[in-house]
Amino acid sequence: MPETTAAPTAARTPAHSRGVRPGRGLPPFTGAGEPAALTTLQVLRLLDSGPRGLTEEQAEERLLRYGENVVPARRPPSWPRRFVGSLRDPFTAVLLCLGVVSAAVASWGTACVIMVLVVVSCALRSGGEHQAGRSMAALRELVPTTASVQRRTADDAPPRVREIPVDQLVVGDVVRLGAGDLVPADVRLLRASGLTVHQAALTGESVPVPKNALDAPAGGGAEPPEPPHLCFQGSSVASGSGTALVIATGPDTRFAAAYGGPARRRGETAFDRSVHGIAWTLIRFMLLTPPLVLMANAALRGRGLETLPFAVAVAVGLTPEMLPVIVTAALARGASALARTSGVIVKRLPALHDLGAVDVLCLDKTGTLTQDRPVVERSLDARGDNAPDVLEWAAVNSFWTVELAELPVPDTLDEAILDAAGERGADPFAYDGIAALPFDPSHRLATAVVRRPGRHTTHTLVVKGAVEDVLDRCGSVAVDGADAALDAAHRERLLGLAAEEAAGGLRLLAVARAERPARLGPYSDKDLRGLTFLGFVALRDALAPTATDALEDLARRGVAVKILTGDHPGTAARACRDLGLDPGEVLTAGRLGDLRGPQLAAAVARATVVARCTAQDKARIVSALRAGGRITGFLGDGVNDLPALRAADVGICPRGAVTVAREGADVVLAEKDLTAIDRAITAGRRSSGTIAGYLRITLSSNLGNVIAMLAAGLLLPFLPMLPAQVLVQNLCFDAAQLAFAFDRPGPAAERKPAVLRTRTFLRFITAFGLLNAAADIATFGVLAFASHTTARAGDPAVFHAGWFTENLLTQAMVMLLLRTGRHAAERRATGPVHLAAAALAVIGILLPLSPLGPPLDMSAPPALYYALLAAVLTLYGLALSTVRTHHPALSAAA
Ligand SMILES: Nc1ncnc2c1ncn2[C@@H]1O[C@H](COP(=O)(O)OP(=O)(O)OP(=O)(O)O)[C@@H](O)[C@H]1O
Repeated sequence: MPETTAAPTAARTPAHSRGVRPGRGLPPFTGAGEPAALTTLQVLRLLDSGPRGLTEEQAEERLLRYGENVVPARRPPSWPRRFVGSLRDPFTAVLLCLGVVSAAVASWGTACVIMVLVVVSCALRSGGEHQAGRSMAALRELVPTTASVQRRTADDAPPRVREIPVDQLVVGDVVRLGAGDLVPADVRLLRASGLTVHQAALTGESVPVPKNALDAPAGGGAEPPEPPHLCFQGSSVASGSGTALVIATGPDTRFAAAYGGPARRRGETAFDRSVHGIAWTLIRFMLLTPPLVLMANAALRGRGLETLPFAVAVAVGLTPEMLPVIVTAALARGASALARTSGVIVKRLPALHDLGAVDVLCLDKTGTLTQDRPVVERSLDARGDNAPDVLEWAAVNSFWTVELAELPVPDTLDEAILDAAGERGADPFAYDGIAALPFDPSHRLATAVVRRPGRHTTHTLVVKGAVEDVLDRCGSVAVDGADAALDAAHRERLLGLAAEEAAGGLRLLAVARAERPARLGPYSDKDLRGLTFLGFVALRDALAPTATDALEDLARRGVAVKILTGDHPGTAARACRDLGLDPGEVLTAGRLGDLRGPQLAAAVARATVVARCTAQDKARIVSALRAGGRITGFLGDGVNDLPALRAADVGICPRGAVTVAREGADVVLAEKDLTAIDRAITAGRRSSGTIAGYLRITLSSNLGNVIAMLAAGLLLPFLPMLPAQVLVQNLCFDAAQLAFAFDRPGPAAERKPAVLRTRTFLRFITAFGLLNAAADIATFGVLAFASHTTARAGDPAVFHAGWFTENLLTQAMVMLLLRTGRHAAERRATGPVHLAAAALAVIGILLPLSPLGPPLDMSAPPALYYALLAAVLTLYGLALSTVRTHHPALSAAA
């Protein structure tokens, strides 16, 4: 990759024709527009800036005039808009349709009650979302994003580089970009050194694109879609560094134009598959119900369209209207509690559900499982003997690759090498730095070009990097002060020596060198051929203190762990063993070749460690695991982890991760505490358990009621429940079920990944729905018998009242008995659910007897009915408990 510097050249006529936006003063550069064709000097002049950047005063004045560098992230909608927006929920939409159908057939009572249901659920939902949105925004602010800006305190003061929040950047600012940074605005490069950027968010391109400074971009003709001298907000620096001029901020960036908000597109996640999958299956049932009820009543009872309100009420009876409210409330409560108690920030609400569902977690090694504070242990020559000069050459490389970078931030390996060489008195200043090819994770090499004292006609290329990659570029090897040809046998011996060192847990860098005639032009990867291998630098990186505990916790929770690392397979395997994991057969990404999808997932499923992964390999493996049906989390902290963080169901990073990883992750862990993963997964499982508990209870009792209503509708000469009764009963259920938003499921929900699989789930609700219907039908018998003994035999009002009471009592029982866990001890209800169930039971008994009874066409059943009902309910309770405890396949839906 060439090192490029744009020097101002003669000005050309500005081709900028979109004009200066009135009132803003500065041109609304969108990067993709004509200003791309201006020379660097013209752009600097146009933006009233200079290569040394703005003064603080200028920047402040621009910030006040033009506003913050924030993409207009779809301003928080007003209350009415939010309310109308919640009508888009599919259940609410179906309810609305049913309400319209009822109104069309002049069934005003049904239509009114449906409207009450819609309004109540929309109000609760929009209120809940508003609350959740606010707490999410507050949580996201705890993970700020900054940019390195070069500013001056006064006109004549020297420029200083400092970190400022990204939203404080203004057009005309000069920023520094380094590996792992987000491009904070649309920028034009002034200088670049080995710069490559990921711009997948904008172009979908998965590999990093090289960028360089061009002083006079090709004018005329069509501008290339991706001008190499422009970087756009939303992209991230994969390698190298650069200095750039901000040409567009906030709403004027290309990113804002493309998306109008910082929304990130990702494929279907575990949350979409489970909760949405179940919701859509139900909606299909709901839509099928009215025609089926109408047809059955017409065929068996000769009833016509007059049964439509009843058919509609039956469909409404199936709806879990409170689902969106419970989902939002359960996740938002879980996320806030997690931030409060463990410092873990969940940036996307459904990610908490996905965390609970994760059954395989991929981790990178360096910086996640290790401390990323390497210390040089020794340096060796090609024979494996101590060789201080190898460390000195490595230090020359580290010093000049850092020194010649636009943003001189040494990585931890470079820091360790410089510290160790410094202690031994090495002086990299003895050489003159000519050029540098900074570390590039896809080539796994860093190169410094230096001139040795007194040798003006020769340039020395000093290369350090991963052993295999350096050896691939070597033609000879230094042995006892002389160069010998590097044949295959020699290469194998060197790889063996490296493997021995790595097996001791050391990180290894190979060092090589080449002499070339001095030249003026830039250097690139093509120049790295025929190098002379010098030796290795071996470094020790201690394990993170909490890593062993964290891995144990994950195993206990039924989460498989895979380590995907760019490091040597031996080093990774040793780290794995030291952490108490059996590495099994260690794979290298190279051996996986071009495998994709299920074949790749199958290959990876057997391995615990995949070494020598590039960023793309990590993402490929994560995607393959997901395609193979695993719910996959990825935990990483480096620039080479970004694609995998985005590819996973849930991307997690520690607080100290590079900026792009923090931006790309869904969950940010507290500083250096990996055991927080366990707490985060537990919180996710609790929230999912709450949602599953709600769905399980609501749907099995709703289904039971619907089956019973259909049966009774066909058996009885009158409607078993009037539409208004069905809907009042629904309102009571909904109100009671709100208690689930405050529920905490039992420990069983925390033991294994919480996945709602549609098939298992439907099996569960069918089984318990049938049980519920059986209790209902037994109640019909009991009612018929009890009323037979009185003068009011065959009175529909008595039947309605008796059934209403039974329905609410069985619902209350289900709330207590079907929460979570197969064992009685785990089913103890917490406060809110307990109270709600009790309230439901009281209403069920008293409402038909109260003054509200007659208007709802209910009148008190005889005392005998209550005694018989108690027997039916006891049997029902026993049956519920027995099936729940002894049928493991049913409890798998938990
Ligand atoms: N600054 C550097 N200069 C030269 N080579 C480096 C440098 N940093 C890393 N390498 C080499 O490149 C390899 C891959 O590095 P990369 O950053 O992709 O992964 P890693 O840090 O080893 O592991 P992980 O993926 O677990 O974070 C390293 O193992 C090392 O051999």
